[in-house]
Amino acid sequence: MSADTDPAQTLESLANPPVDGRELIRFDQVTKRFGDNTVLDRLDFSVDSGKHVTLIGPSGSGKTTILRLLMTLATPDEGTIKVGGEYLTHEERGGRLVPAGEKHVREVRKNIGMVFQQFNLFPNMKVLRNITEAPVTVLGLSADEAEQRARELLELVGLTEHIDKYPSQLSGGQQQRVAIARALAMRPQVLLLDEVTSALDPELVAGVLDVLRDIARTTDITMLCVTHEMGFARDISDQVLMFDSGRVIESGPPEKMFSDPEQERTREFLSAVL
Ligand SMILES: Nc1ncnc2c1ncn2[C@@H]1O[C@H](COP(=O)(O)OP(=O)(O)OP(=O)(O)O)[C@@H](O)[C@H]1O
Repeated sequence: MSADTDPAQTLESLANPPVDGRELIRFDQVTKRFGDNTVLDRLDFSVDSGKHVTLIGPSGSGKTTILRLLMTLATPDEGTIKVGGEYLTHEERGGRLVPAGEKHVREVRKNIGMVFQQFNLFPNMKVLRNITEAPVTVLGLSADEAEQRARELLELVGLTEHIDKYPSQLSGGQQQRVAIARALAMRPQVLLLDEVTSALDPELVAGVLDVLRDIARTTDITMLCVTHEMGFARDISDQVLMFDSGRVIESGPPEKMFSDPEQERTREFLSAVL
């Protein structure tokens, strides 16, 4: 937890407005700085359960930082983040909010899966073990249960015949599909996707996006997605959030955001990327 966070903040002083039962993610006045660079500036936004939300905005506007905060790979300097109604960055003790301990963070984070640009598979483990490792060690599944879950997911991502290979024996697109299966094996409530096709050769992009479209269509998982693939964003998103200068400057359904945005800044950004 950042030294800037006042552990004496009371629940009242950070109280959110009443939380809707459907709300899965909530950022409340979140500020994140790197040195003098204020990347997120008192950011407020929320994502309802089951929704697919895409974050867009210029390079450096803080989209990846938001996903990293949710994965607790970074911590906010100010403000609070809630996942599933639980504070991610704080815990309530004796009616006060204090910086969250490791155990609390681990529990809340079980609800969150992330797929990275660079796959991040374990190179020394075969595909099956890449997928079963966390369900066994973190969730306590038996090896048999974890393998059954992995086999179902490998079928979903079209890789059943590669179960006994090492990541280095697969194409980038196949590795990324293993990474998607690995994230889903934890049965997270929310799946974070950080430019998951950016490192792929162009001919491998469609296969990965098709798998994600399927997941978006057939599961009730909540998705928070950073992508430069605007066609994909248009297909899967319920809501698009446009970031600039550390804030959400505009949001709306993709049909409105991509064809008739309100803000000049959004229009400029989209005309450069569409
Ligand atoms: N660990 C870090 N140390 C210092 N600065 C960082 C760090 N991580 C991110 N930043 C800075 O924070 C800003 C936001 O970065 P971030 O990666 O979140 O932006 P982004 O919107 O995802 O950009 P892009 O679309 O280019 O991926 C950038 O100015 C970046 O240089």
